[in-house]
Amino acid sequence: MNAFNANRDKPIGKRLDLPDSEIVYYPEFFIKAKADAYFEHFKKKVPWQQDNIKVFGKIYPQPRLTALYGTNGKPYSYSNITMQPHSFTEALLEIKEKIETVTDAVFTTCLLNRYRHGRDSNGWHADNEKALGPHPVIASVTLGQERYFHLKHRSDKYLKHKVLLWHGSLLIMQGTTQQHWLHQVPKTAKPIGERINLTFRVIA
Ligand SMILES: O=C(O)CCC(=O)C(=O)O
Ligand SMILES: [Fe+2]
Repeated sequence: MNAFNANRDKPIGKRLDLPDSEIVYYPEFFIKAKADAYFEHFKKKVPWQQDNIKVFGKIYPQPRLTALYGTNGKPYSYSNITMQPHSFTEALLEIKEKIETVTDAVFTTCLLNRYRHGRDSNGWHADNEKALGPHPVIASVTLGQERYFHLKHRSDKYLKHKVLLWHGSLLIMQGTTQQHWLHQVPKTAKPIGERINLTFRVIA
């Protein structure tokens, strides 16, 4: 081995072996020191909000905090919520550019989620809004507390999978994943810390 190993900075990705999907997990996309610094930065600097969502006609506060950032000013709508973007920041741009070294997508938008404790969660859904196009590319960064990410196939109930998303990890979902699979971040009764998640998306 020499000090000029060309691959030394190339993150290692593992393709999940699930049918009808294209999902790659990079457990150590960011080194710990970098991930620690990003966590503190976003926790402090983001204007976190808590929107109301409508579930079966009833209104509830969303069980997590969120914020939207964009490079093109386009709003993002999901679950009866329309969010207007803040303008992209230096830190988000740095992360977006690093993710773009491992995918062909050029991201326009980042939806941030902050799970304050184990009672915060994200229920079963697919990121299949029309604005994301027919084959959405979603790149999801985890900072802080590791949490389980569950996947279940829409039509084959025996097909399910879970991944423990590590501090500093990246999960990319693309191809037909959103067409055939749902995902969630479930609640946990364990006393756990905070997690910040960044989901980069392409809104044309
Ligand atoms: O927090 C996560 O890992 C998932 C977030 C998510 O699925 C979303 O924002 O659409
Ligand atoms: Fe999602």
